[in-house]
Amino acid sequence: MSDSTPKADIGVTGLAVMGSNLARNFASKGFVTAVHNRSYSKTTALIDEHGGDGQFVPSESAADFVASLATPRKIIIMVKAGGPTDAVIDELSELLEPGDILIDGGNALFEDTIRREKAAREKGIHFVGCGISGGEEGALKGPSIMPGGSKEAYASLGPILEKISAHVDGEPCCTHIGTDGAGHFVKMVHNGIEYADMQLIAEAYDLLRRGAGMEPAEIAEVFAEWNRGDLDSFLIEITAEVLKQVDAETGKPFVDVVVDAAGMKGTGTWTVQTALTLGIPVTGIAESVFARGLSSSTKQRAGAGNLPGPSQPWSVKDRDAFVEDVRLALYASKIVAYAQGFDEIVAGAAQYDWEIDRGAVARIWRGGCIIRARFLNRITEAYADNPELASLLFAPFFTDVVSKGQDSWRRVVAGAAQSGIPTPVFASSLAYYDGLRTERLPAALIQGQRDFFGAHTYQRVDKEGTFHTLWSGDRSEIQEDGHTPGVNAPVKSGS
Ligand SMILES: NC(=O)C1=CN([C@@H]2O[C@H](COP(=O)(O)OP(=O)(O)OC[C@H]3O[C@@H](n4cnc5c(N)ncnc54)[C@H](OP(=O)(O)O)[C@@H]3O)[C@@H](O)[C@H]2O)C=CC1
Ligand SMILES: O=C(CO)[C@H](O)[C@H](O)COP(=O)(O)O
Repeated sequence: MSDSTPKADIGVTGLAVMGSNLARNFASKGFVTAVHNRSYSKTTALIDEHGGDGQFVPSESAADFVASLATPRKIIIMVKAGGPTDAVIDELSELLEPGDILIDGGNALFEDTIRREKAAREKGIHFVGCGISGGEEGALKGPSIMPGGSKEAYASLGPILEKISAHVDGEPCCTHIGTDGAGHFVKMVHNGIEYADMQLIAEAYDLLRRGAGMEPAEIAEVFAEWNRGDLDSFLIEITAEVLKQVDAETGKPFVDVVVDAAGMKGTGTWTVQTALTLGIPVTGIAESVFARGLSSSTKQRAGAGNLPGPSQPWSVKDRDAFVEDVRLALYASKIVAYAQGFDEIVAGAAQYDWEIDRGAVARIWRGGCIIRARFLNRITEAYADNPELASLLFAPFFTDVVSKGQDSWRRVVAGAAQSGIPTPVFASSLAYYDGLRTERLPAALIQGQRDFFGAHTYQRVDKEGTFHTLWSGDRSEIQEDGHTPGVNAPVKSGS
């Protein structure tokens, strides 16, 4: 770095797909951008190929990288989550000064972020766990950004992040989510919803293909058409593109030459594990994680031929009506996935003492991220109308969509079950909806069973208190004095 090189406004370390594109995004918006990577070859490649995008300050060593930044320094870490992130934090922490801001833009587990923020705070360093969504292209052209950390850190960092984020209706897709791990928590739930949405789209494709006998190219047209209506979203749009693709080598549809085993890096699993701990039923997200697991269960799937299916194949008589049924079932199930995801955010905020504005979260997911969709505007409106909304499904707009679509939803799920086409997220979402609208659930019987075998006690519908029946005695009822946890009480570790 020569003496005339200005100090950098922001630094990025970790220059794989996400980091290099984010760095280019910063530089192209006029920020002097310091860049660094463990292997220097990625840094030189970035400067060689894209040095013209703006003003970059490359460094080979972490010490030079830190020295190249204006104070208070702002550094975004874009490396593999887990151990690599800790290694980079440890190295940089030795070089930083109180007041500097260290931002982790990777897909970190929010509990790691809480731990890292606390450790950094003890050294006077601001640590911002920051969810970033949008993949490679979003990082370059404008992602959706979910920063946690202190308000103080956001005051100086926020304007820079807002400038490089996606914008919808002139508003940045970036807002301060809450303290310590809040940003990564919300990004985790975003990814859980992403899993459910992708699985729902895959189920819709399977129904159209195997139920209605349509070819991938025809289904691509259907998705392209759906993308012009209520289902307008990034994932529907790219699905049409993937289904249109023809394999150059074989001339077959691309989707037919790809192994049917879906991978995952862990954020969907974290969403479900966390939801289980918080006692929140994220059934659609959970089924989507399990569906990826089943697709990759090679040993079990090798026995596919041994398991007989239904005697009658599905015959769809009116293809257009069926396509419309699947569209409405997809829309309703998708709303359930979002409703469950937002319930998890509310529970997480209560558990970790974060003030998370659900309407603002929906607003910053409208652009840049993988789950961006037209209907997110409606979610923002729903929370603006009623900030205490107990479930998104109770917002009049969504109640209306789901109730208008429910006959289609039921036909699709029933038809799929009868014909042996697995639709775990369509079916579980419908079951969740029916569970929510059922005034009296069979859980009373479960309470009776629990009390029978374990004296776990129960409450009565007609009077206050906690009761136990003397099942192995004279079966009379006694009133207990002790406290009984609520059915949805968070599971405490070790209990
Ligand atoms: N890819 C995507 O679409 C998205 C990714 N993310 C998250 O962003 C982060 C970056 O993702 P991506 O760009 O795909 O890159 P990768 O997750 O593939 O990580 C590669 C980068 O990590 C660096 N790295 C690995 N181990 C270490 C270590 N021990 N010390 C220092 N650096 C290390 C590599 O350096 P080197 O070149 O020296 O090997 C390289 O720069 C990840 O946390 C990911 O989960 C978030 C949203 C979307
Ligand atoms: O964070 C992302 C988008 O927002 C990544 O694309 C996501 O990590 C992909 O997850 P997986 O590999 O588990 O499907």
